[in-house]
Amino acid sequence: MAMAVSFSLSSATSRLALSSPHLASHNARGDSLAASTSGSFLRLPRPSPCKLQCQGTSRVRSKGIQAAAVTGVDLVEERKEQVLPRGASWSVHKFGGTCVGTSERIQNVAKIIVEDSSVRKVAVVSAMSKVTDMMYDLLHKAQARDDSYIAALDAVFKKHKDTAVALLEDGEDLKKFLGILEADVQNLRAMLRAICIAGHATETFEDWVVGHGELWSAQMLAAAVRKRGLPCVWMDARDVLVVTPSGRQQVDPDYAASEEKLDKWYSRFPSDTVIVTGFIASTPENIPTTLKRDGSDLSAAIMGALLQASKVTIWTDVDGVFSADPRKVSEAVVLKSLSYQEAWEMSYFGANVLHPRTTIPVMRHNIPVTIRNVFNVAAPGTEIGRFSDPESLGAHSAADFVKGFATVDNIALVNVEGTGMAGVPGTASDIFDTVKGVGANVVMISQASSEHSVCFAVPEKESEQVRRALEKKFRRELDTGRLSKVEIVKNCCILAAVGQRMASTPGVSATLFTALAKANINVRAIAQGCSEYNITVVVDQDDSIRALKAVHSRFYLSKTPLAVGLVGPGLIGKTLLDQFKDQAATLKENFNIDLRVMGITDSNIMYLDESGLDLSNWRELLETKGVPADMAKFTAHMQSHSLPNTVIIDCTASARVAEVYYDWVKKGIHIITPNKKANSGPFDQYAKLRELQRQSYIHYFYEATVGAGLPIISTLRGLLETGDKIGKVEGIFSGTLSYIFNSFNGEKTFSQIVTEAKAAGYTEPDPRDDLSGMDVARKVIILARECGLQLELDDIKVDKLLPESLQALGSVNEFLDKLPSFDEEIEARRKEADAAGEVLRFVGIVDVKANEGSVKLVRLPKTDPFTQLSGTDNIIAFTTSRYTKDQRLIVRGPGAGAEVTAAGVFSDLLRLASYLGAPS
Ligand SMILES: NC(=O)C1=CN([C@@H]2O[C@H](COP(=O)(O)OP(=O)(O)OC[C@H]3O[C@@H](n4cnc5c(N)ncnc54)[C@H](O)[C@@H]3O)[C@@H](O)[C@H]2O)C=CC1
Ligand SMILES: N[C@@H](CC=O)C(=O)O
Ligand code: NA
Repeated sequence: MAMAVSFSLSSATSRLALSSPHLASHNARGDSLAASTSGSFLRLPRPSPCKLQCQGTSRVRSKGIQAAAVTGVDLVEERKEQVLPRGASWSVHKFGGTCVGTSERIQNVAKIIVEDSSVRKVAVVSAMSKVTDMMYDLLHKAQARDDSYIAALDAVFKKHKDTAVALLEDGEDLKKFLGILEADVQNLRAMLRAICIAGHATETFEDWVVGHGELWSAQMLAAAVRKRGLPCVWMDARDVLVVTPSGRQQVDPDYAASEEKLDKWYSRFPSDTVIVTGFIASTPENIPTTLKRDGSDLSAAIMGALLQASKVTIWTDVDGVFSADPRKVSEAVVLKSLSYQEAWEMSYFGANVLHPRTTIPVMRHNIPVTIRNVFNVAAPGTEIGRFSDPESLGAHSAADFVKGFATVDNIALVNVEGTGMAGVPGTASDIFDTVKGVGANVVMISQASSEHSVCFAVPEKESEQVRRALEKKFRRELDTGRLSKVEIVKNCCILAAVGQRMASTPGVSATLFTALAKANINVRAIAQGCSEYNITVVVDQDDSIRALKAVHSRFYLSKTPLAVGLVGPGLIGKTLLDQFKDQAATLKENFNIDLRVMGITDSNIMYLDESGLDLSNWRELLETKGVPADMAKFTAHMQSHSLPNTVIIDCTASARVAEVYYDWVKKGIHIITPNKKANSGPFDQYAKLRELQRQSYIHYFYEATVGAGLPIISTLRGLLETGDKIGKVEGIFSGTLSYIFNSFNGEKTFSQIVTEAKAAGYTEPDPRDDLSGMDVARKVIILARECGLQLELDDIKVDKLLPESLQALGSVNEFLDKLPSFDEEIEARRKEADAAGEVLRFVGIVDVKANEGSVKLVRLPKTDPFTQLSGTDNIIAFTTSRYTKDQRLIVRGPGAGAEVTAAGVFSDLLRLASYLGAPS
């Protein structure tokens, strides 16, 4: 049996213990001997411990420890020399540490391997989760001469022993494995003892120690696969994979050497199913090493390339590559496919994708790599491969070319500015040489073609060093004014959009920047290099998640998330909340709008929610969990969530609330309201608000302020925007007064009808606002200002209906109690009109030509169109250059009441959502 040198390090480590008398006695004699051998151990750069093992001459079958048997010696016994068949019959899997973290998980992995219908399969496996860290920990302890490495090693031993016992229950495989494990641990103990005495370990020793995790998990997995009836061998990748260190934390595979070794290995251990240790390899000098940070994924990719496999599947704990970090964007979707280059870009930005270096081996043979979830095998995962042009795959709109979005946080922008740079070759080189000098990593560069400034991004923690170095380097230029400044803008983050051919497809950047603008996010710098795969923008760190969500929802047409704050859950407010509740599902499914009510406040109490409150019990939440109302805190809360779009709906009649609008717009919060106070308040305040709002991407909608849900404002806007000239807007603008005078026919008293109107929810919170004509006056002024008139409320001539004595009373109830005293007087006026064949009507008029507005109580013939109304009907007539005196444009319908008003507010909200990107 002398020929069967399996090169398995694990088997070799057992051989180390058993076949090397030197080390065997070392192990047997423990400490004293370890001390005596430590010198020779540490003077052993080459041959390394591995070399020692590899030089072992034969498999040792003594003491029942048949190391090589686990590597497939049973098959070796009956093997025929075989030539490795390369090509599509092979499929390669890679299972990360979490996939094999427990015995149940190893079972699950074994099942996946057994159920793979490929003719031949390789499974590359990492150490059980946490084991690599445990191994480094005990190494560091030994290096620090901290004896607790012994207990740490015992814990590693116990973890694997317990797992193996649970996995294999009993039988030969278990016995063999435990024997190997014990021997390995003995060797490790000796090695660590030596390291502990020396207080030092070379990188080779470290790699040798750490690699045991993979050796053990591979052997356990191979045994578990065999237990399921599938013949299978395991491979110590150090026997096959040859890599050359190529810089810090990197290695380059030596394909020629590895291929040769693989052929040899296979000729000894031919099997259709091979479990391979991940992460570990050998140098060309046969010294154990690791694949550094590229890890087991790279092992799998190299195995795929060596075998020219049909596919490589990387099993992990997520469903695939997401369009954005799902912890930040809950609507992120799993991408079906990515090109290799797209995967590079995504992984640069921290997406859980293959490391770019990992794709290099598979790209040699165009082998697709699929990322799949070991805990959700039903999910198809993301396939990464050499995909053809996206257009040929059916991509046509700008959005189809964008695959994913990612952010890099805690970045600082460095701005070097001055006239002395333009046309001076070498400035950029000097700048970046200086940055290199302090070891800072430049993550983005942007220079406008005027050459007056160069702007680049570095990790924030490196920015001060960069500033100092640049100021030193350019001291003279700064002193003479050729450079004006070296400016550092901290607290930034990078947002990147990734997609093949994206950068050369018209409309992508427009869509990206529009989405950012609509979410009120300021873009500080932009870079779109020659690479077709990436557009990068720099935004404020505080906007990071909102920016990510805004662009993601725009491109993925997933729901347009809208954070809603409601001020004033009175009659209209609560009706609106109920309408939201009833429509929420439809909006989500049919219109892609995801409404989240994040807060409700009245004047006393407020309830704030982090993710959107349950609309079926908002009343209870407000009552039982509400906190004292505080508009500043409410506003801050509406800014603190991470949804891209925020709107506050003001359903009060409060002028104080209206005064906050300016601040909301400044903070990027959209506003919707049926409250007339802002638009009918002092003109300069109104003008200031409108100016600010028009300069921004913030929307302010108030259709329900006039005619409730009737399309009055929008009709007027339509006329104006299409160039029509407005002459007059006149009509019955008060639902309450319409209702009162429509019902005031002698059957009921005036006060009875007013009480009815109040109870029906037609009136203002204080019905005197209706009866005094003030409510109509406000509507007149709102329309007048829409028409461009700069009128104040005082400029409106208002006919008073109520006597001053009633108007001046204190509370609403007091007023309603005393209102019957007015019945007689008004009844007399009604009768007088009736006798003349006329009715009383309260009419509002905007006379654009005359630059005035008025509210009049008029007597109209019963045949006048303004008298043909019922219930709360409003009627508004527009006289324009297109709709002339005889053919006015008329809008008519109910102009007050909870349902129609709330619906008017709701439709403004849907208009907002469609402006923000929801389908219209
Ligand atoms: N009732 C109707 O048919 C129509 C009403 N409107 C307007 O709708 C608005 C609401 O009317 P209603 O619901 O009938 O009034 P309401 O009196 O039933 O409700 C007003 C709500 O605002 C709250 N509130 C008042 N001051 C506040 C403050 N400073 N901060 C926070 N919350 C405050 C109150 O606590 C109450 O919850 C009014 O501006 C009204 O002009 C507009 C068109 C039609
Ligand atoms: N009270 C108002 C309600 C709408 O603005 C009315 O009656 O019209
Ligand atoms: Na309206």
